[in-house]
Formats: sequence, structure tokens, C-alpha cells
Amino acid sequence: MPENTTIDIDTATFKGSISANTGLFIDGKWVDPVIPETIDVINPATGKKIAAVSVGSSKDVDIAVKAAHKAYKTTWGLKCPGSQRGKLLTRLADLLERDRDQFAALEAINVGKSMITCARTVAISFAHALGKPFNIANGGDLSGSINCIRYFGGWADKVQGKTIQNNESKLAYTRREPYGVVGQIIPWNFPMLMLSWKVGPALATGNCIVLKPSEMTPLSALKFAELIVEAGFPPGVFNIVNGYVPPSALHPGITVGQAISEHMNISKVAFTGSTLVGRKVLEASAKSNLKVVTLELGGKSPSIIFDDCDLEKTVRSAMQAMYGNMGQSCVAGTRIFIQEGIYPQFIEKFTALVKGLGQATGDPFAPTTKHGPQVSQVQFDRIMGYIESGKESGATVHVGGERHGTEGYFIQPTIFTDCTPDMKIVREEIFGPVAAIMTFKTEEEVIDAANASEYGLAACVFSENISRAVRVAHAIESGSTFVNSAQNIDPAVPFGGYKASGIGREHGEYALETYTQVKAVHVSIASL
Ligand SMILES: NC(=O)C1=CN([C@@H]2O[C@H](COP(=O)(O)OP(=O)(O)OC[C@H]3O[C@@H](n4cnc5c(N)ncnc54)[C@H](O)[C@@H]3O)[C@@H](O)[C@H]2O)C=CC1
Ligand code: BAL
Repeated sequence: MPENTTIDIDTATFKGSISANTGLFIDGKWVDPVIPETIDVINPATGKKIAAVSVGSSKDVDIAVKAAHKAYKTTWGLKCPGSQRGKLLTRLADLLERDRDQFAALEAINVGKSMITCARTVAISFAHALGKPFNIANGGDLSGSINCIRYFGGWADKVQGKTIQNNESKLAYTRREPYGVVGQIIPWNFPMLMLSWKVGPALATGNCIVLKPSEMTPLSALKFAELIVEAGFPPGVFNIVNGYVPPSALHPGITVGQAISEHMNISKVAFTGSTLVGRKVLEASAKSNLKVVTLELGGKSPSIIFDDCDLEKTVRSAMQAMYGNMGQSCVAGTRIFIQEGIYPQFIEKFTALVKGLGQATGDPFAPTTKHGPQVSQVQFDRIMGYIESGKESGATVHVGGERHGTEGYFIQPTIFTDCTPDMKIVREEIFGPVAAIMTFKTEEEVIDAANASEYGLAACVFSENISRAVRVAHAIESGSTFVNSAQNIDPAVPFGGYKASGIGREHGEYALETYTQVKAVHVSIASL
């Protein structure tokens, strides 16, 4: 039987012992993988092991899919009224709220999220607060997760089809039916938040889930499974299979993520992660059962700053948009375009703020920390590689550009100036605290420059001329554009990418569409 691990945390911002099971969660129970194997979970602030958790294989995915199918046919799906699904989701949100400090602490220790602005008061669902310190994890990530699950709980009994009045000799109507078993593959940058974005709409619409957390950050998902049981969801509705990437010696064949993508009895996969893997998921679907695939992938989002912006607010928002979550955010505003007239004032204030952020780098549990570590050695090396590339290609390191400290995976918040569109640091997603600054003269010029990217996830536009701001927002090729704010994502508003940033939308009514398929029913009412 898999064991509980206990994580003791004694810090200024969180004190307590958190226990979490380290097994796979299948059919409402904790189980060992068919081939017993574990993976170490690392604290990125120290590089040291926190715990070891079980990892599964395609065999465990098969078992989880069978359990999910059984639940779908017997206790969930069309067998469970939407009102009951909504009640359970609302209960789940309440339980998450009750235990939010523990979940925030798990995010802080496993992802390096820091604990500064005790943002319990944060009104928005997804605060791109700086860093992943504990208080930020609690305010931003946990508020966002709770709000998202509660929001979709409200939708569960409101999923509706339509009647079609086209022909008086028939009654034609549509139904929105769940897919059955859906696979969900989530990343490490916002483990609880990405889980909630996927679990909320899937359960609201009556699907059963086989979820794979990132192998780097499984702890909060494992803890979440306990709340699924406590809330009263029937066994098999929600299953977790952790997995390795790349294949290990014990699991030389396909990985868990690939097994989910290829599975013949999974009818839809929702994926958040790299564009590279997104392509593989799509390919696996094409080669297996043509399952529906939604993808939320990379970005290289522009922040466009016009001369007539509110400078104080804009500088703060541009910093949040860029350095929130240590730059490990798909919507990060990494290409900062500044109109020439305001460049000197903007750069002076932005530099001061970013240097301040650098001074507030450190222990995710310290009350003053605003900037934590990158998630792993791999990500650290990758980002440092980009910083070297920036230097070699002729950009100027204006701030930062080095590692911070000697332990863990900390990188100084970095600003590159003198950037040109051909540079790797301007074209590619870095997923770290590295800003590329460029200037522009005209609206037309900046629209072209902003759109010269394979990505199209998000953008920020800063101008007090609302006509111009909205005009530019419409001209930018992105799934979301934020006017005069950092990326205040909201569970009621659709989220997703244009171009290589993804397929489909999460959040809002659109998410219900991506978790249901439409059935048309034609009933003849013609008199004989
Ligand atoms: N859109 C976003 O929010 C995210 C984007 N990324 C981007 O990806 C880059 C690399 O990060 P990684 O952790 O390597 O991302 P990744 O795309 O490899 O990981 C995301 C998830 O996909 C799973 N996965 C890996 N290979 C798979 C396969 N063949 N089939 C199915 N699932 C698979 C992973 O285990 C993880 O759960 C980052 O530097 C960043 O640019 C990473 C995480 C989140
Ligand atoms: N992947 C959605 C949230 C983010 O990375 O910013």
C-alpha cells in the first residue's frame, strides 16, 4: 500500500505538518503502480529532496481509464444530475478554501512560490502576483483555483442544448453530452491552478478524468485527491497517474502522458505545456482514435506602452506581467515595446522596480520575498542559456543577467535593452525572468512588430487614449489582450491562444463547449 509522506514546515509565514499520499489515485483509492517505481520531488529553493512519489506507466493508465469508464456509466456522466455535480463542486471549492494554507505551502515548497503579499483579498481569480512565495501562492494561485472550481460548480446544472425551429413536421433539438473519459496533462508552473482550470469544467459537464500532474510538481494534486474523497465524488470520477518524462530504465516504452494521448478509450485530452509536446499530443490523437485535443501552449506576449499611458500604473503592470511567477508563465509580457517619447521615463522607473524585485529574491517562505527560484535545474540551465545568447547576440544586460546566490535555482530578474527582432531572446519563449525591451515610433509599426511572432497567446496595451488602446487590442493576434492591466485572467472569460499558442479555449461558457459534444435529435411530429 502506498504511504503518506509528512512534510514539516516551520517558517515565518507557515508552520505545520502536511501529509500527502505518495501513491497513484485510482478508483477512489490510493494504489501502488503496477511496476513499482518512484521519482524524487525537489525543493527548487534548495535543490534538496522533499519526498518520493510513485510513478506509473501505461498499465496504470489502462486501469485508471477502466475505473473512469465504470464511474461514467454508473454514477457520473448522464447518471448524475447537473445539480448534484454542482453541489459536489461547490463543496470541493469550500474544502479547498478551508485548506488553502496547506495547499499554498505545498506550492511554495514544490514550485518555489513565495509568500509576500498575503493576497487573500485579491479579487481577481488569477493574480499574476510576483514570485510564487507562499503568500502569493495563497492569494493568487489558491484564490484562482477556488474561484474557478466554484464558478464551474455554478454551471453544472445550466449546460443546455437548443431547439431548432426549421421544420414544422419535426421537433429538432440538440443536447450537450459529456465525452466520457477525458485525459488531462498539466504543467508545473501553476500546479493547482492548472488542475482547477481543467477539473472544474470537466466535472461540471459530467466527464470522468485521468489526470497526469507534472512529474516535478505532483504534491498539491495528490493532496487535492483527498478533498475529492471528502467532498463525496464517486470512486473513479477523478484519477491521478503520475509519470516520468523521459522514459526510465523501468519504463523504457511510452510515458504516462503519451499513454493518455494515445489511449483508445479516452475521448478528449486537454494539455497545457510546451508547443513541442502539444504537437506530440495532437499527433498521438491523429494516430489513435482522433480524440478531441485542446492545447494551451507557449507564448511570447507583447506589452505595448504608448507615450500617453499612466506611467506609474503602467510600470507596475508591465513588471507584474513580465516577472510574475518568475517569468514562468505562458502569458508573460516578455517583449516590451516602448514608444520613443516615454522611453527615458519608463526605463528609469522600470529599472528601479526590477532592481527592487532583485533585492527581494530568496526563501519562498520569508515574508519579504517577492521573487523565488525557477522550478528545476533543467529550467535554470535553459534560462541561463538564453541569457548567454542575449549577451552574445549584442543585446545589453541593463539589469541582472546572473544567477542569484549559490543554492537552489534562483535567477536575477533581468532586463535586456538594445534588442532586435532577429534575436533568440526576442523570438523564443524563455519561461524565465528575462525581459527584451524595444522601442517604436508609430501605432502601425508596433502592431506589425507585436504580431511578428509564431505565438499569439496574450498581449497588454497601455494607453490613456481608449480609442487607440481598443484599436490596438483588436489588431493584435492574441487570444487575450489586456488593456491597462497585467494579465488578470478570470474564470468567466475565455482563455486560449491564436497561432502556435494553442487550440480551443478554457474558462467561461467556452470551456463547457470544449468538454461536451453536441448531439442532434430529430423527432418526427408529422401527422400520418
Ligand atoms: N503553457 C504553459 O503554461 C507552459 C509552457 N511550458 C513551456 O515548455 C517548456 C518546457 O517545459 P517542460 O516542463 O519540459 O514542458 P512539457 O511540455 O514537457 O511538460 C508539460 C506536461 O507535459 C507532459 N509531457 C511531456 N512529454 C509528453 C508527451 N510526449 N506526451 C504527453 N505529455 C507529455 C509533462 O510530463 C508535463 O506534465 C518551458 O520552458 C515553457 O517554455 C512549460 C510549462 C507550462
Ligand atoms: N498556463 C496558463 C497560465 C500561465 O501560464 O500564465
